[in-house]
Amino acid sequence: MPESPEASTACETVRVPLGDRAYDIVIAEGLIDRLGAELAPVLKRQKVFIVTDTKVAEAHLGRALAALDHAGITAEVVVLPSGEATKSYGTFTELLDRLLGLGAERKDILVALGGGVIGDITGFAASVLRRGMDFVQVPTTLLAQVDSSVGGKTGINSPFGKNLIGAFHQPRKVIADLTALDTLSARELRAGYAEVVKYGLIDDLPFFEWLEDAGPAILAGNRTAQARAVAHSCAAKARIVGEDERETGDRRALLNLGHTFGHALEAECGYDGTLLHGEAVAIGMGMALDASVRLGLAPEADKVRYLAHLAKVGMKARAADIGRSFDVDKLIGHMAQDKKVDAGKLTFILGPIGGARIVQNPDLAAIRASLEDSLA
Ligand SMILES: NC(=O)c1ccc[n+]([C@@H]2O[C@H](COP(=O)([O-])OP(=O)(O)OC[C@H]3O[C@@H](n4cnc5c(N)ncnc54)[C@H](O)[C@@H]3O)[C@@H](O)[C@H]2O)c1
Ligand SMILES: O=C(O)C(=O)C[C@@H](O)[C@H](O)[C@H](O)COP(=O)(O)O
Ligand SMILES: [Zn+2]
Repeated sequence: MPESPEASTACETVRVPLGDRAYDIVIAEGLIDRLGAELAPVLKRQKVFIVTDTKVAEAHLGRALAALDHAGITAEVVVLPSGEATKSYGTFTELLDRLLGLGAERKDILVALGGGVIGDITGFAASVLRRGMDFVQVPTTLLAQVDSSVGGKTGINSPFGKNLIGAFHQPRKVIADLTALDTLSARELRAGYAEVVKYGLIDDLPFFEWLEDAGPAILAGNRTAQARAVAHSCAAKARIVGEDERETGDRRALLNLGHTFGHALEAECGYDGTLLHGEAVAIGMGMALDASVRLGLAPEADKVRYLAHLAKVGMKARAADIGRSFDVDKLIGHMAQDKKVDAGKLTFILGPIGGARIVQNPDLAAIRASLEDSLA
């Protein structure tokens, strides 16, 4: 088991292999305090446009600005409201106008300083502003460091569903400062942890076994364990994105494990903060394992094992525990908007722990039963 939370970590670099759009993910403590030096290799001019949210601005904007000033880089800043509701049409158009009003030119660069919400909306803005600008991800949540900052999926939500308006637009660099995790709430840290577990469930049983042991340490702030979890997750995501950047093959959809269910729960909650994305994914992965058992694609023991791990790290495993009711037909209605739908047929990521695969058009009775079971 890793040492004390104070232990410092070396800098890790993971490369996302995308030909002439390849980029580095750098992972270390204190990178926000060296932001100018980290950004320098990808800047075309000594100016950046930082997009952040209210909570991140309070905790980390000061040190980011000090580091840029130290490096002689000027910064314009747009601060958006914190929370999932920010990934909306209204905030998106406001962001575009604010950036245009501040004079952002095509050769300027946007810096997304925040969690997945800021990363997704800023990346989408970068993809359309002046027909495409560069952007850099500076992820400040566990979820953003292990998942959303990597791979170039950007976008906003619609009342019809999650991330339904967006673009693939890769960042020029990802700068993950592990010290940012220290100011995250315990709830947000746990939500991000769900996406870490996802990599184990997809195709990495040894990683899941390690998490069964190290999960509590990661959530308790043990830096060595956090560093290993972030670097391992980024390496897994970089590999899959490198193989299937735009989810046109049979690889990237695996990263959607638990999301068909989870996104339906989030959409039904109206992005009001009742259910965080990672919390929805944790419950959705339980539903996927339950459906896999019903369809003969996974042993019951795997579902029991996953639920035991969620209990060990204090995460809710069932939709019934959220504190609000759901209508199964409405959830299935949301699933019909999922981006994996093909000719009207639903697609799910199913299978045993470490053996996920894409299953098109499974028996809907099993899916419905998994939803009903989780809601009972
Ligand atoms: N693009 C992708 O590949 C991808 C992958 C996974 C998730 N996502 C998206 O990411 C979003 C969820 O991201 P998230 O969980 O990071 O949510 P988030 O961006 O809303 O951040 C969570 C909360 O923590 C606060 N916060 C962020 N960093 C902080 C810090 N260091 N200290 C204190 N508070 C901090 C934020 O203000 C917010 O209130 C969802 O919209 C999801 O759809 C995208
Ligand atoms: O990067 C991917 O690919 C993922 O599926 C990662 C997911 O964790 C993430 O939530 C993603 O935004 C979901 O993608 P979507 O295409 O279903 O919106
Ligand atoms: Zn996700």
